[in-house]
Amino acid sequence: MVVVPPPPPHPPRHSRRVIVLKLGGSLLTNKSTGGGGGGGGGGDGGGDDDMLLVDFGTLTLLCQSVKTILDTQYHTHVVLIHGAGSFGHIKARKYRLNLGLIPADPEQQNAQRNAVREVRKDMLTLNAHIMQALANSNVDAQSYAPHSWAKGTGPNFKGELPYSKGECTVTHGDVVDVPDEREFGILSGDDLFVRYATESQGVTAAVFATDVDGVLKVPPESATADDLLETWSSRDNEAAELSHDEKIDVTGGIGYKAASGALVAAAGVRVLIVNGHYADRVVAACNGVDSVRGTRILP
Ligand SMILES: Nc1ncnc2c1ncn2[C@@H]1O[C@H](COP(=O)(O)OP(=O)(O)OP(=O)(O)O)[C@@H](O)[C@H]1O
Ligand SMILES: C=C(C)CCOP(=O)(O)O
Repeated sequence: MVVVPPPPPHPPRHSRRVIVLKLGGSLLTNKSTGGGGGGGGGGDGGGDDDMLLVDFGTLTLLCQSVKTILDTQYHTHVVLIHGAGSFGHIKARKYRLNLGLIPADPEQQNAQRNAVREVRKDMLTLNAHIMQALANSNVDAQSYAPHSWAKGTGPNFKGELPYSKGECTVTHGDVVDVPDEREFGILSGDDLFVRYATESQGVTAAVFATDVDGVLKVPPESATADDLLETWSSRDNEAAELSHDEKIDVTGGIGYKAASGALVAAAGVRVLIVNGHYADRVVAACNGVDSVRGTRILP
């Protein structure tokens, strides 16, 4: 008779390891699609259909990576945060949702309130694609849209961080209520990243997956392979030119990501920015491999 050894006992819940992974909106969607809607009141550019395009190939590979990360080590929980990409930034920019309610202009306020509803709906659509791709990779995930549990913007937003009882908690950048005259604002996934990475028990890695190799000394258009910074610290912030496409993004770009990472690093957590088009780098960064190509963020 073959004796099958019993599975190792589950470690107590508090000893699980937690990995916080943010998937950049530029990886999952084409942020510049239909971007003519940017610039605060310019033309519509591409239509809504152009704006809501998901890169399913990349999404599938990234969700498979999440499964690999979960399978690599026993009793791991992944907090997966995703950005908005073209599903959020373009309309939010057009209606200036990042600034909150425009004072003394009922017509624009009306348009803004409609846009708040639309962007929340678009984010739920993007999130549904991500949940489907996770399910296809057999990841047991549950999603929590911030507009239903968070208030306020920036890393000090209010609201208790929700966690799934399963192996993966999912949340994302969103339009949230703001409890003052602004009425609403944009809560970036980078702010959620800071809070989950600093407040969760047992965080072993916090990783930003984006569409560049890491923090570059110069903007990506003019960068060569040698321009990747292996480390970036808020103390030497002149080491890189961190440009930000304000015509598209309503949140902070690579500079905000690096600064958010530095807050997490200050809490003693290992933080990396890696290129999410290379699934092996995402897995290695999440599993604490030192030699992975990317930028380690220091306090
Ligand atoms: N010095 C730099 N180093 C790296 N990236 C830079 C630099 N300057 C500008 N960038 C741009 O920053 C972008 C990454 O920031 P961005 O906020 O767009 O990322 P994202 O992954 O889409 O995140 P989010 O989901 O928060 O929108 C890159 O696509 C790159 O073009
Ligand atoms: C634009 C919206 C709705 C959210 C922005 O989230 P981010 O892409 O994570 O910064």
